[in-house]
Amino acid sequence: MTLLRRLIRLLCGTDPVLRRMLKYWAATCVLYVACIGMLLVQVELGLSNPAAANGLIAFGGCGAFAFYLLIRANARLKLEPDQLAVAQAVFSLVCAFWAYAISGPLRAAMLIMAVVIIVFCMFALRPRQTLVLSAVAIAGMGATMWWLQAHDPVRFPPATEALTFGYLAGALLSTALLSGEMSKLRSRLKRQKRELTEALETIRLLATVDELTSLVNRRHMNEVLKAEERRQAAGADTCIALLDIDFFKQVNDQHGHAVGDSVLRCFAAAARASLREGDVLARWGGEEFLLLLPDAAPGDARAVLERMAERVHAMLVPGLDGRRISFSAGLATRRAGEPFADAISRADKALYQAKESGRARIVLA
Ligand SMILES: Nc1nc2c(ncn2[C@@H]2O[C@H](COP(=O)(O)OP(=O)(O)OP(=O)(O)O)[C@@H](O)[C@H]2O)c(=O)[nH]1
Repeated sequence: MTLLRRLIRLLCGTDPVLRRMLKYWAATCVLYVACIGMLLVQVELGLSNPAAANGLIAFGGCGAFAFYLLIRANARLKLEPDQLAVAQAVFSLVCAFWAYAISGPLRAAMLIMAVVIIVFCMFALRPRQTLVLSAVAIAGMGATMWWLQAHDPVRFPPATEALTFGYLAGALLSTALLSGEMSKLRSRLKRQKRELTEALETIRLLATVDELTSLVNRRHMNEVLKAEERRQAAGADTCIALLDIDFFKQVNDQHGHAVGDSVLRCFAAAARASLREGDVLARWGGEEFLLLLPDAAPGDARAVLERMAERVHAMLVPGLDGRRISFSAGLATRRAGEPFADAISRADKALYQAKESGRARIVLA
């Protein structure tokens, strides 16, 4: 890991939610830095009082640092992201009121900051919160203007302040309404994204998993086999087995289709419990299953099938009145470079022999 990456990890952590919150915080800081730069120019040009400007710069800097700490500590504090955003917005508004009071003839430009703060809120707040915050901005700026014209009517003529306030209130209200609309749009997009993710997950499940047995379905198994054909290392054995439940038609006829379905489910669970991690069992069709045993010698594969047969024989299926289930299997070792389709075809012939010679047995192709 490079030094820069380590530093970013140290400062921003690894949690994506935390990183997103810090990204907004950093965007606010860029704005603070730009404002501080312009405030220093104002002081340089004699348009603002240096002591008051320094006070505001220190207040803004400490506040920004405090918010960084607050966001980093939020894993323990568990504040909602919108609570933090409201606190940050209120703090920024106080800075804007202060900047207005000390910016002399440039003060009207500071009102833009109040509007920008409300625009920022559309990314983090609900419409109602944005409206309340706009009301706070109007009230706060109104109080600042009233205080200034009451204490220094020469520099802050009451009529000018009143008109400026009118313009600001109009701008803030319309921005708040637009931000509210944007917040609604954002919520709708978020909901649609969540629904889309869920729908994609359902489609992925439907495309890969057999609904009845929860095993891999035939379509997905074909993909697994293609991937296995590409992966297989030279010299490593791979076995493939076709399994077919014996007398399944009788089960359906004598106990009903629902019990037949239960047999398929129980068989799948029992068979899967006998497998290693890398083995794949798929429902190939009706009551037929295909088992892929990568890197397994025929002797090992036979042992797996025998263990599976014992488990299947031991299982008690509800509604089957104690009747035991067995299966027949055709087992084939895939030859080097042989397409799986050919190995499956040999396994199928071996399965036919297993059925012909009395069922409940494993025949090697
Ligand atoms: N309950 C249930 N039955 C199914 C399903 N899919 C296929 N079947 C039934 O499985 C039965 C398969 O019958 P056969 O192919 O004659 O096989 P079998 O009775 O097991 O005979 P052998 O394989 O020769 O031992 C048919 O009756 C199908 O209707 C399913 O999803 N649920």
